Amino acid sequence: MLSKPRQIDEYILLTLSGATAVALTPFAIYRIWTHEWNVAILDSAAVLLAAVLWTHVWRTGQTLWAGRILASLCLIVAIITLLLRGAEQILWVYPALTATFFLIPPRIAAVMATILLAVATIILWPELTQVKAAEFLVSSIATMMFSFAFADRMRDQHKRLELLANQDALTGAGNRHAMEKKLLDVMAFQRRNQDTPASLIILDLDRFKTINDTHGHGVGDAVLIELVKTISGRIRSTDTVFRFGGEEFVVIAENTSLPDASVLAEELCCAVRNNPYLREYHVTVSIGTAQFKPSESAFEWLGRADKAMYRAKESGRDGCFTG
Ligand SMILES: Nc1nc2c(ncn2[C@@H]2O[C@H](COP(=O)(O)OP(=O)(O)OP(=O)(O)O)[C@@H](O)[C@H]2O)c(=O)[nH]1
Repeated sequence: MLSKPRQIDEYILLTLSGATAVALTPFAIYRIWTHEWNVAILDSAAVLLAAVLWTHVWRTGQTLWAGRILASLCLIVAIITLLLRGAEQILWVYPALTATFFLIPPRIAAVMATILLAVATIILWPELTQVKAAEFLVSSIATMMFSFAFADRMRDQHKRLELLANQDALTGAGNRHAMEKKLLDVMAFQRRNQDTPASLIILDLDRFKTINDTHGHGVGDAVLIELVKTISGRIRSTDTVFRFGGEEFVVIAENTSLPDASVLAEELCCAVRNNPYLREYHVTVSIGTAQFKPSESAFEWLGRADKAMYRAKESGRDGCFTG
């Protein structure tokens, strides 16, 4: 069932580090061939570092430091190239500027890009005519502004989309997609740190159909919203609540053993039963809990908690069982 998709940051980093390595390799070889050792060493070091970053991101999915290092590499290589070869290398400034905005937060990129532009202008000033210098400045500032606007919008929209894609629209709990991602993260962590337990709590509303049928779907929806508020108010900040299905919710409790999860489950049962709004509609929940075993899949872990929850239903509802 579950496999983790690559994040947009990973795609950007893989593309830019891959493109840097591939684009600079022929130049590095050419400079070695023509015995231009300064530039050859610079290009080869840049190719090597870009390849190391590409491999790191591909294997770990970690992008924070890789992005910062690649952005710095682009700017430093552009400046050193201008210092070594002068105005004939001016075109490298543009991809370096653009890449920076997609690798680090656009506001920090704007500061770094402005520094690059200032240093480049100082280096190139003696070589360029006034008109050429003006052309260089205007075109690179336009490149910076387009890159800033595009990268800033892209990040903003990505955040909004991520929220929409991961949140249940009615209750504000995480949705099933978010739950699957979280489960994969928690399971990967648990397999590396087997001394730290993690538990799942599945809660299913009892006889919810009757509430809908008796009081209408509006009340049913309000009950679901109040239920999530009640759960969220009781769990720790490291625990997360997800809507698993129509009236079924899952709490992933990190750093929580089965006995602790059982206590939490009892408290949730009690909190729902005693919530003033939910009490009006006689709302109760049946709960199943299960602690993660490193040998099992997410499907099996969920299955054990689900079976425990069904045992709670069979024994009269408004209760908690462990799987
Ligand atoms: N108002 C509302 N109802 C929903 C929503 N999603 C699912 N439901 C209802 O939840 C009810 C679930 O009914 P059942 O699966 O029979 O479960 P139940 O009535 O809770 O019975 P038990 O689980 O056996 O205690 C159905 O009537 C669904 O229409 C929702 O988003 N809003």
